[in-house]
Amino acid sequence: MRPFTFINVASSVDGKISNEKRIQLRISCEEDLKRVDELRAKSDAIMVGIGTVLSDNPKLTVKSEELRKRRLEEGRDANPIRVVVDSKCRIPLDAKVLDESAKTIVAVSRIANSEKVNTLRRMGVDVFVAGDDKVDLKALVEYLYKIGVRVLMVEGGATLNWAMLREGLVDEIYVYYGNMIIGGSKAPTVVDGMSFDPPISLDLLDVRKLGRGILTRWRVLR
Ligand SMILES: NC(=O)C1=CN([C@@H]2O[C@H](COP(=O)(O)OP(=O)(O)OC[C@H]3O[C@@H](n4cnc5c(N)ncnc54)[C@H](O)[C@@H]3O)[C@@H](O)[C@H]2O)C=CC1
Ligand SMILES: Nc1nc(O)c(N)c(N[C@@H]2O[C@H](COP(=O)(O)O)[C@@H](O)[C@H]2O)n1
Repeated sequence: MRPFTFINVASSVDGKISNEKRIQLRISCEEDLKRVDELRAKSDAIMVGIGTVLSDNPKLTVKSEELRKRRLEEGRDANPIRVVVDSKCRIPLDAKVLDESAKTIVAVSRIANSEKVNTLRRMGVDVFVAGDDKVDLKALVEYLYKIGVRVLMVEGGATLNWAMLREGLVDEIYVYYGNMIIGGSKAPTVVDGMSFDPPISLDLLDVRKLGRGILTRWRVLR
């Protein structure tokens, strides 16, 4: 068993999610950031790859105080669980995702440095080990389901999005197209990695103008 899983990503019109320097770019408009916050608040866990942690140093918390309060009233933690997919356990010990504002799970593979793993555990971080060199994503989502995660939001980046799709672990995808072109053949895209052959088919669930861009919602067909 695994959680209902969706990817949310902000893309330029040419499909890039950052530039070739892999710095955090503001692609979403205010309206879209509000929508993303609402999705976070509805989710039980938010997952990112270590590439995103190293580039963006995200906090992955619910920004609206009202939404955090509503979660508490529902008997949930104020913020969803944060999950970092990090085969070699490269996460900086001062990363914002390791702060006190939410529970964090760092998923590593068996090649991860055991001293670093123990340091994280001493800091109160739940370290989940699965996979020989790369994190075994199927085992990870099954573990998340076992600990009560029913709705999982994946917030990138390009490599994790690809790996989750390749493993057949994604139910829906939201792509927000911001009103910009980023360009650059080395810039990360919505999905990097190797091409899918045949391509993964999608069903369009919704499309609408949001701020100065377009929000699309897709169901992943198996
Ligand atoms: N515009 C947007 O919505 C977003 C943009 N970004 C951007 O994406 C870029 C980061 O993307 P990436 O470099 O692709 O990093 P990523 O965040 O996708 O992390 C990939 C890393 O995860 C690790 N990993 C462990 N097990 C894995 C497995 N089974 N499969 C795949 N990866 C596994 C590997 O070390 C791999 O290099 C940054 O430039 C960031 O700013 C990231 C999130 C959202
Ligand atoms: N929805 C969205 N729009 C953008 O323009 C973005 N750059 C991102 N990036 C994602 O949001 C994370 C930042 O989270 P915090 O604000 O620090 O909680 C970042 O790491 C990307 O996953 N998303």
